[in-house]
Amino acid sequence: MKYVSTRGAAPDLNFEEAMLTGLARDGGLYVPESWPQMSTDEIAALAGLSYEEVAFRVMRPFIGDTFTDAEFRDIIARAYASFGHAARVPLSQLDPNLFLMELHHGPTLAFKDVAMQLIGQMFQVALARRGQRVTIVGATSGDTGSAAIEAFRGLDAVDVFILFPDGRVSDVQRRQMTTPSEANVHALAVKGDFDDCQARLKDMFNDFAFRDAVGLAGVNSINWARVLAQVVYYFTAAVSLGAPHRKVSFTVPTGNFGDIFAGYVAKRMGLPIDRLVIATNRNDILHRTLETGRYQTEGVTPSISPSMDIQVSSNFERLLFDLYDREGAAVDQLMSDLKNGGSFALSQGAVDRLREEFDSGRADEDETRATITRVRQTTGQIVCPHTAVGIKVAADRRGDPSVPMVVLATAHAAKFPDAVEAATGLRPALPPRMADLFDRPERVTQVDNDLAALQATIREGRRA
Ligand SMILES: Cc1ncc(COP(=O)(O)O)c(C=O)c1O
Ligand SMILES: N[C@@H](CCOP(=O)(O)O)C(=O)O
Repeated sequence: MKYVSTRGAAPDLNFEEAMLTGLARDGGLYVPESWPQMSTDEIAALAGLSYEEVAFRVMRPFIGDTFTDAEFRDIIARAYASFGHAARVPLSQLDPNLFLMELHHGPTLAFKDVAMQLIGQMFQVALARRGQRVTIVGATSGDTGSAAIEAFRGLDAVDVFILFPDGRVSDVQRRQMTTPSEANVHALAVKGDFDDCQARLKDMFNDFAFRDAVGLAGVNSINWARVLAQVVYYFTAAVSLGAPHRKVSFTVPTGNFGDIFAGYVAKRMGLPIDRLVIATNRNDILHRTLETGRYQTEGVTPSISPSMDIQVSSNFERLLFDLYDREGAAVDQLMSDLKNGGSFALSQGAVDRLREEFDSGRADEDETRATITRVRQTTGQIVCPHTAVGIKVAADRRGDPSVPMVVLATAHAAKFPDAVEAATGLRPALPPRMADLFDRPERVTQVDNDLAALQATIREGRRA
């Protein structure tokens, strides 16, 4: 399997190279040169298998000869051993045909663990084989950062620097990033929003001298391996609800477009997905794009679902590549319009295809709070604000009521206790292993939203 850049001007890579490279050198994102197919029989055969075995079968065609089968099975087993549920990603039921996919049973209580725990294991094997060290720099609106730190803390071959928007993540998220004491972990509080953090990260990748000098690697969803790991749970959920003999729909709380793009990949591989619904909070650029055909940034507004406070949705570029028949030059032009003018217009053909593949909706702050309250009253479940955005939009965009709708429950309510308490009167508790999170000392470096200042902090903080 070869990987190609969405902007068409970077060298093709194999899986291992794409994973360790992160952003392509032409500024694009790596995608497989074609979508591997799973037949109806192969999908039917996934029923009853462990999460780990489904993960192996779904991801195997993408990794080429990077790992032997035995190595890859071992990597998968180690990755999910830390999950607090035997099913790893179980489903629960909200009403007869509405389900939650519980993605928060990993070590940091958000869906990011599903991919990050796997990537941590894959990096360790690949770096040891190459005798290589890397500097991982990540941008986070709260969850990617804590998951990355958890996956890479204490490793000799890796230094980790996480850029988060100062004052715009929950206290639990911040403390998950600032309390690990390992010398290879650095939490950087940036004066700006998530889009600023992600833009500076991309600037670092585009500064080849810096990139090569520090051995820069990325574990945001710009890294294809992140998206790949997230494809798996669309298969486990759909098969447990009757696929491939029955269609299933998904509603996905969306920010950087990585998680829902993974659903799109599952559909391209042959999984019978009926509707893929984009659910946004008040930062609703993706919903507006579906409505108007114009991708128009407006600045990020803080919300009670802070992990989705994003306007520049990185992985939308991967979708554009398909919508424009894999013409890298066309994607390059749109991305240059976005960088220079803050917006781009989709062609009519691209809008039509976008609307064929996706549906969308938004939930404002009151609707999100009201959904948390209602779900608690009607089902007894306590959901996080991001999940509540998904549930609200799923109710608006239900479609055929006989098709099961799965909402991705992307984080545990205890990561956002203030918002949940305001809506339910109940303060969700952290699991016992994190009970002392608020007693642990914090270690954080404040940095301006400035490329040179960030690069200097990273150069100084790296171990040689
Ligand atoms: C809890 C939570 N829900 C939803 C999202 C949105 O996911 P994505 O960025 O893959 O669209 C994120 C982060 O982005 C998140 O942390
Ligand atoms: N919501 C994310 C934002 C970064 O997204 P990623 O999937 O590209 O890593 C976060 O919690 O940091």
